[in-house]
Amino acid sequence: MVAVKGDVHQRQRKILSPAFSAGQLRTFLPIFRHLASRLSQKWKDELEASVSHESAIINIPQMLARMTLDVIGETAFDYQFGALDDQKNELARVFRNLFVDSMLRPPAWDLLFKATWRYIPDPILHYVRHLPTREYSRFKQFLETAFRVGQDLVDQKASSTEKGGKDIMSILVQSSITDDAKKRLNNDEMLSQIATFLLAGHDTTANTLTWTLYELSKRPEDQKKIRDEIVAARKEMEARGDEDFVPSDFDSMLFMNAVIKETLRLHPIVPMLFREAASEDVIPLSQPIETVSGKIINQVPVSKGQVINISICTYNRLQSVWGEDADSWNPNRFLDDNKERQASVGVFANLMTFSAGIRACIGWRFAYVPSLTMASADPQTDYTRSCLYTECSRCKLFSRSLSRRSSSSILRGWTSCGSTRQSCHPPSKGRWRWGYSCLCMSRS
Ligand code: HEM
Repeated sequence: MVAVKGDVHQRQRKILSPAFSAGQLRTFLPIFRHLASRLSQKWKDELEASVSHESAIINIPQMLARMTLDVIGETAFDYQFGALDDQKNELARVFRNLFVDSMLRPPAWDLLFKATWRYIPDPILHYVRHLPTREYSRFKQFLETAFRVGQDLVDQKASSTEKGGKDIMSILVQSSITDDAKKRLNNDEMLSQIATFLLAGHDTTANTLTWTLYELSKRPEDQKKIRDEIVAARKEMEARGDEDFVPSDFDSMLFMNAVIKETLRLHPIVPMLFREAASEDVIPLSQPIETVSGKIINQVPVSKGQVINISICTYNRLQSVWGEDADSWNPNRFLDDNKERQASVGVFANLMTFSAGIRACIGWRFAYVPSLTMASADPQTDYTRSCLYTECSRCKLFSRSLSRRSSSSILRGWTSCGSTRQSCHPPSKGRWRWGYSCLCMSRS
């Protein structure tokens, strides 16, 4: 769905939309809560098992990615990947490091190729996965694994007796057997959706959660506010005689909602989008601007086929919209009543993070609700005081993107905070060396 255009996109989106409704999402709340509690318990166990019983080095981004993979497995495909428990899970393995080479400087031929690939016809572009670089072979491996696992999931669902569900897998299987061309997905389309949802549905959310914990790790006073809200909502829940939160409980946690919105604003996981103009058009401007030739214009002319770069992070940090502290993390901005400044954009919270319009993120509710349930799974334990990130001091790659062997061998002996180590780049002569600097502000 992410890659196709026009009528094909419209058909695919229409078929899958029912799986992302608010009503459908509510049925997944127990799964979100269960997996969040499992993760919380795992971290508690790691603390318990540590020498001091109160501090341990935990790879937070990796564990969150495993949890969100399990979430997408159970909710979308009614399948238990068991990634939280299984260190060798093959999907978790292909996802790990998927983008690590994409963040390094590509060779010159690849730069040229990427700059021109929109002019390459689709059938030829299809063979890009066979290009002999680590980046493309990682994607090839991911696609092969996702298609193989996806086919198993489809076969299992097709042979099950339960029919007519509104979850993603049921919808996919129904659409593969219908005779109605408008509601039909062929096998390749169906497996491609599975690969898309596996990727789009877990890594984005895991990274956003990691940023949330990172920001909170620097602010114990904000952690306390969240815990207080959760404890108050629990009291309400118990007074009602309920055993679990209902959606309105999450709505009542105003500060926690603001924290998640603020993280989505400051750290949008998709930082920019590209659009190609289908016809000649103009982009109207909210304020006139002066061009380099000194002309004042109110709109930008766009020619057919022109590619427009939409910078999500620029909009999300515009001072004219968010105020002078737009570059700082401040959840209170979502509690203050300064809405008059904000234009109404995007599908959620006036943010561009999930994009807008007919191609906006179909899974934004999927991303938002697990974040709420994750935070409320265990308000007592102070996980956010642990080290969350390590990054290479030169290329700013996070340890999550590095191979497990390298990261664990460094992490084992790594105790200090705020220190800068070597970079993961090779020195001009000599061997590659991996190095990290700790981004944790709260522990030292
Ligand atoms: C914090 C989490 C997430 C962020 C920031 C995010 C962001 C985005 C953005 C910006 C787009 C628009 C791409 C474009 O316009 O070309 C998009 C599209 C999409 N997202 Fe998400 N997403 C998130 C989570 C999810 C989840 C949980 C799912 C599925 C369960 C999902 C599935 C999709 C799909 C299928 C599309 C393509 C929609 C289309 O082209 O019609 N996303 N996402």
